[in-house]
Amino acid sequence: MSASILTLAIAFFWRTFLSSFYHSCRYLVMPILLTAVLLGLIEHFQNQWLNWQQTIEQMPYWLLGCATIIALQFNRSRLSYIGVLLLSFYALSQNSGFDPKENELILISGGLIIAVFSFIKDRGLISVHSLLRLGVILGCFLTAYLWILVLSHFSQQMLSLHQNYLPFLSASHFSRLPLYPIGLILLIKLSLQSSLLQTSLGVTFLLWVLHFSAPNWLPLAVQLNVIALFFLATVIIDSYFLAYRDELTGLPSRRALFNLSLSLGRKYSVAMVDIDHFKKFNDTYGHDVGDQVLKLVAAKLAQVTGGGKAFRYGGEEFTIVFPRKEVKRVFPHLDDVRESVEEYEIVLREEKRKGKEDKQASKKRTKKAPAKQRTVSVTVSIGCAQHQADQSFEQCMKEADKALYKAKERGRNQVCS
Ligand SMILES: Nc1nc2c(ncn2[C@@H]2O[C@H](COP(=O)(O)OP(=O)(O)OP(=O)(O)O)[C@@H](O)[C@H]2O)c(=O)[nH]1
Repeated sequence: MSASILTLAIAFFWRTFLSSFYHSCRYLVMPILLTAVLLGLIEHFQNQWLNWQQTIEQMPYWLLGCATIIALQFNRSRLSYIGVLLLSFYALSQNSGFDPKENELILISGGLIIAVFSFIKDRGLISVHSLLRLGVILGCFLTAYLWILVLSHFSQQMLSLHQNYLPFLSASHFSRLPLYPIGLILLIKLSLQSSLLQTSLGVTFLLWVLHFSAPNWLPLAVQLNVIALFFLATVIIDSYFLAYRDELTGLPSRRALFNLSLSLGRKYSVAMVDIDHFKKFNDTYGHDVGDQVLKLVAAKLAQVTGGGKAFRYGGEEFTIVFPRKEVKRVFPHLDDVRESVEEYEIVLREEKRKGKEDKQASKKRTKKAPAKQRTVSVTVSIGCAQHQADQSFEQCMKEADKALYKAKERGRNQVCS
């Protein structure tokens, strides 16, 4: 009893905390750490690269220009807008200096634009939404302008507010006050919804503020080059995931499977996995619950041991490839994964939807639980085959498919070869 409570507690901890921690590590902490290391290295080797100063000063035009165009091609219009704004700022600051008051206006409006852009969606450039985005940019400038105006009109009141409540802020930087809540909101947004795109907006915000707060730290050109590289990496990695990952389950897609098949040697085994009676499941609980179940089954399959790699083949079918393994060696691993799916009690997030299936059959699937927290479970049938000499990958998959039908005919919830 206590062991099963402990197992449940560990599973809950793993699912809720560790998996979101892993997600944030991948999309938030790691990219930020890599950027910090890159900046640290650049600063450390400053003496070496100073010889190429002229080239470095020209690079933002090329790098940011390329990042802006490529981001647009891949429908990452927010990065394009920010790229254009940064390029304009760079061109202006290279050719003419800004006075301190203009600096404050640019700093605050820039920070505001980056923050607002992290809350809106990417849309095509030539659409009605572009007008909205231009309106957002103008609105941010106007808000920053009004803030500076209010500060200068009520300078006495602001001074006493500053002295009484915010003495840690230097008097000349008091106008930067709005950047604190903006930064905090961005940070919360980033940790709740981490994605590479959000992280690149966060890094841009940070470097933007750093440029104004510590102007002697690193030249603007270097910071813009780092931002441009971040934008490029975001667009390339995001497109890779779009092409090779299944959106619903997060598993590698069929395209990734056939890509892997090109690098497999002569010895490997392939397993085809199919959720049993999934059509009935969909009819009973609805397509949305079906999607939830697909995700959870995919998560279980991704944990397959024995060096197997899981893919979503399509619909409710999955493929697991075991490079360099004979079928008799993969059998126990497949049976373990089948068992883990069978034992997994899936908590439904929504109210059960009555469908075509009769009450008897739904009773069979739904275990006793409080009305609002029903748990269901599904089973999977698995067919596996070992690659034979002179056989193509597709032929090997067909053999695994035949084994899968054998498993279905024999009563489902089993592994056959
Ligand atoms: N919710 C959801 N359902 C899907 C998805 N892709 C395919 N399906 C459903 O999966 C079901 C597949 O049903 P069938 O191929 O008839 O087989 P089955 O009901 O699983 O029965 P057996 O394979 O014989 O055990 C269909 O009802 C599809 O609509 C998806 O992405 N989400």
